[in-house]
Amino acid sequence: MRMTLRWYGPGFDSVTLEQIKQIPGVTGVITTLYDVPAGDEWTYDRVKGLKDIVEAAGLKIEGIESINIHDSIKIGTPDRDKYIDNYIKSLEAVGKNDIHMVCYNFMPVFDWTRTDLAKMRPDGSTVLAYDQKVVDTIDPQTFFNQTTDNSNGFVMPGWEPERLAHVHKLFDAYKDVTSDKLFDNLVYFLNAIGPVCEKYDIKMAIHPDDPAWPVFNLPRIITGKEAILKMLKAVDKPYNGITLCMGSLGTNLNNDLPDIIRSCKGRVHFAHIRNLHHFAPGVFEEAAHLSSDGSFDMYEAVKALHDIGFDGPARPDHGRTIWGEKCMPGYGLYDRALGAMYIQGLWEAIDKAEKRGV
Ligand SMILES: O=C(O)[C@@H](O)[C@@H](O)[C@H](O)[C@H](O)CO
Ligand SMILES: [Fe+2]
Repeated sequence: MRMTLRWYGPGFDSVTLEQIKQIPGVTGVITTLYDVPAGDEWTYDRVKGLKDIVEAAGLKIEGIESINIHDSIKIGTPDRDKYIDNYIKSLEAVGKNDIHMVCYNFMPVFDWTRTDLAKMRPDGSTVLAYDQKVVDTIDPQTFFNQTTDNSNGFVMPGWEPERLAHVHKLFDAYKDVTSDKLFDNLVYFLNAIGPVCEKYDIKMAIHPDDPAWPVFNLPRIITGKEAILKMLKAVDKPYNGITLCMGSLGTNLNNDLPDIIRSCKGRVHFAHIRNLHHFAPGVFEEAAHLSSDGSFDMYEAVKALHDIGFDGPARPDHGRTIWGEKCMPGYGLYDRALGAMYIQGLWEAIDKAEKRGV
């Protein structure tokens, strides 16, 4: 496991590379060209420019999160091949820069969905939270406006205003897209990018749907063990893997995280490590990474990653907003730094116990 932090790039993040560099054990970042709209081609020079900035701070780009997928590819419209060609060129730009992991998601319209971006906890920290009852009573456009209005002035990942300005039109474009069709479109995409992934040894790490069930009646296909194994089998090549996102899969308490990790041995290319506190099915808030602060047994999940020999990049996923920090919801420095230390502590203990045969 290589410990990283997500960094949104110059001008988009309240956290600096110099701060990230001071977190013990964090050797790299996961980043992106945040200003390139989904569907546009990434160039070698733009990626190189970003890489130079990261390396000048003494860090390494351990992977890209995300190169977002244009809706035409997900919907399967006739112009999808043009966007797939652009995606291939983007992968080429990444591969030629010696970057070998790309995280992406295949969720229609919205990326992750939360109903509160700053829910106050008893200790005064604020966290992202979800309540299915709220989603059930709100229309998607209002929902979108609320989410973007409450993000402290930051553009939230996957919530780009240009694309989401016309949520109704997007919903309309997806009206005939069943989950089977969405799945077929994913397989089509994965097969098409296979040669470039193999040429540059790029590992594709699909991010699970968050939450792990359909929202606003949009299909969701990466929701649990069965769905993930079906996807891995449909394109049964090492480049086709997953981002093991504990917080996303863990939205559904029927998902057994250690079991999913073990059954994806060899295909976990990236790990998002975080904890949720569940109140009832479909009602949860994000918690500190420590097991006792939420509902997950973080030791068991990290142990499963260790047991499968996971050697890819990992990052603490969303953190709480604490100590008065002004930051993008979920992406402050302080709580993610605490998370990085805790996860590395678990890893060190598991690793040493195993070596000593304990
Ligand atoms: O919840 C988050 O902040 C991330 O885990 C996702 O936005 C993730 O980056 C995307 O789904 C991957 O494309
Ligand atoms: Fe995640």
